Amino acid sequence: MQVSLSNLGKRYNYEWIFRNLTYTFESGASYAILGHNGSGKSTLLTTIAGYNLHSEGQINYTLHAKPLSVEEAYRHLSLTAPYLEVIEEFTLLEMLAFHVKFKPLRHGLSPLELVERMGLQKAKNKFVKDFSSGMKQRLKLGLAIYSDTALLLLDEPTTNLDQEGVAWYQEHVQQNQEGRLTIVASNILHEYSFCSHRLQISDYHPVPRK
Ligand SMILES: Nc1ncnc2c1ncn2[C@@H]1O[C@H](COP(=O)(O)OP(=O)(O)OP(=O)(O)O)[C@@H](O)[C@H]1O
Repeated sequence: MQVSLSNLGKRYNYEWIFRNLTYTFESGASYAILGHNGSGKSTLLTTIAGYNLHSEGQINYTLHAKPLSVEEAYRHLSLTAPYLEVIEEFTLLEMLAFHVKFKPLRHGLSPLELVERMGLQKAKNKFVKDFSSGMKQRLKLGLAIYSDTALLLLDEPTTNLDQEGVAWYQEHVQQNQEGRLTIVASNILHEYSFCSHRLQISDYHPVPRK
């Protein structure tokens, strides 16, 4: 998928978070949105996802050379972020069975095969509410990375992961970049080191009036 932003701006109440953002995310490439805490990375990522309305400008989505509306684009994207929740009342296998009804998995993977890829075999019948924070993060990442989507959006992907979890993330996100657009919002190098393009959100901060 290609995502083109033209003169995009977002404000909350009277505060502009970014303005005049013109940028094209090309299909098949990986991008990092960089910036300090509170600079607007999550706001931009959720705006691209269509979860957050922009205040000015335009976002255009294109898939296989055909324009998509934001409602159509939504079906072709997967997003993971610290503020998104998984369904705690399900066991892991129930959660995956529910998820694949809406978003099938890449390479025709079955839920059980995804459990293996996530390294969560021992927890397949455990309730998600009883997962550790790192296990929940691995589940959220596994669902996003392995959904068969053309646009993968990752916000602070290694939150709650230990060193082994970070290595797992790096391996799996890189193995699953082919044929899709990946955008990572982060300020931690190990989360975005594989990204060949970098966008500094502060370049689009409005200049304060003197
Ligand atoms: N719903 C909201 N209403 C008002 N202001 C908001 C809202 N969401 C975010 N903001 C403000 O927008 C700015 C950018 O926040 P955002 O979460 O996008 O930054 P970030 O770069 O992702 O930060 P972090 O690295 O800390 O996650 C902050 O000043 C924040 O307070």
